[in-house]
Amino acid sequence: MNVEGRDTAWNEAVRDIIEAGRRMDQRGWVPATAGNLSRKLPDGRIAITRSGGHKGFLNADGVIEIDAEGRPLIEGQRASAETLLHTQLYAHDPKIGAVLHGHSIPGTVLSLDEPGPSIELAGYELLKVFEGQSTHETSVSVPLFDNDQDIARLATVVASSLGKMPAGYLIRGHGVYVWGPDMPTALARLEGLEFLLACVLKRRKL
Ligand SMILES: CSC[C@@H](O)[C@@H](O)C(=O)COP(=O)(O)O
Ligand SMILES: [Zn+2]
Repeated sequence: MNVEGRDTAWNEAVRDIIEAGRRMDQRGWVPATAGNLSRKLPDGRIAITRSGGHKGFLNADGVIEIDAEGRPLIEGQRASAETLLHTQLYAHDPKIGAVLHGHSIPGTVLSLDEPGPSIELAGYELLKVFEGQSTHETSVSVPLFDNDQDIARLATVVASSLGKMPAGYLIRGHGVYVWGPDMPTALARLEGLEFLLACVLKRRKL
């Protein structure tokens, strides 16, 4: 799905976002209009989903360009309400090339029921999908931040953990944020994290 007048790199980023949105929808991670997706281009441009649409039925018009501070390049366009949570990751680490946010049932339920500041994932083979992990004989901590409708304020809370979150993070009663150097890696990490959260939830119910 090429946008007329846009270059190949832009069209590839849009295609990545549309396909990832479909995948997340197939897995039940973007109900209603939940979730947002972004991709950084090699030249630094950032493509992100518009606010409000269904992320499983995106088309090229559902993806817009923002600057590094999260401002849409075209005035009047409305980028994701959670744009600042994406741009802070790109600003923190230039190696990050894609950011995904979804609202799964395990992520929502676990994060609401867990009173502590994190969810610990230990002993799972699938931990190896996360950056820097090479064995199941380890524990990875997924920070849990309280939800806040003021995204700028939430971003300042998340900021203190940047660089210390190999598996991404959870927002209480809300969902997960996961990222990677490219869209396939970000998707694999999201899939891994969702699988592990589902395992934790299942074990707590036993
Ligand atoms: C359907 S409510 C979900 C929103 O409040 C928000 O959390 C979300 O994930 C999607 O917001 P959006 O502005 O479309 O990127
Ligand atoms: Zn959300």
